[in-house]
Amino acid sequence: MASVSLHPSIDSGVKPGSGSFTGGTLSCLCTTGTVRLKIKGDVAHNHACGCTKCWKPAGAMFSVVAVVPSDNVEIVENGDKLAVVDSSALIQRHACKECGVHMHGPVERDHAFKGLSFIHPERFAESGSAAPGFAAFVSSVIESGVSPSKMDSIRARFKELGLEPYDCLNPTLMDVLATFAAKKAGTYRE
Ligand SMILES: N[C@@H](CCC(=O)N[C@@H](CS)C(=O)NCC(=O)O)C(=O)O
Ligand SMILES: [Zn+2]
Ligand SMILES: [Zn+2]
Repeated sequence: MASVSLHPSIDSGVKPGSGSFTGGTLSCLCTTGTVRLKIKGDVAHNHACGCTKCWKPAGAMFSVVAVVPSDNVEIVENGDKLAVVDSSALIQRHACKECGVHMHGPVERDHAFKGLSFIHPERFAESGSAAPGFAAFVSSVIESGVSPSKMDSIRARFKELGLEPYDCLNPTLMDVLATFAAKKAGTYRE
């Protein structure tokens, strides 16, 4: 059986990060008036995301998305081409109006992820940023038109690639969210 295609950057195996990535330049797909962002430092929590909101390259079933501190993001070229996709969303995804690539998605609300910005490492000109480590919102691909009958093979392929599939976020991030909620509710204990 031909294996399912998930995302071009992982379909032939997950390439480990160098461990010493110091940052780089993200660019959109436009050949003229390219939007460029400088990112300081490496990415964190890199993962595949199956949700309908994250940007995916043409033909991909999943997005590959990671976070960086919003303070480490600098728009260096053609920032005027960026527009927020959905201003009511937690993640303020700034997309290139021409090619559609989401260039950065800061979280500015009172939330566990406040101060972080979601970016797509595949748009780095440089190699070596931290590799994806899990798959999130896997069941959500059904909302994009993937047949539920394909879910077993999709989850099996992620496992084969060493990326544990989850239908929400991974335990680390779910614990971060629950810790934030517990602190708000006053139920948090060390
Ligand atoms: N099933 C929904 C899930 C959407 C969702 O919750 N996405 C996650 C992962 S990116 C999230 O944190 N979204 C916050 C946001 O979009 O602002 C879909 O596919 O649209
Ligand atoms: Zn563009
Ligand atoms: Zn997503």
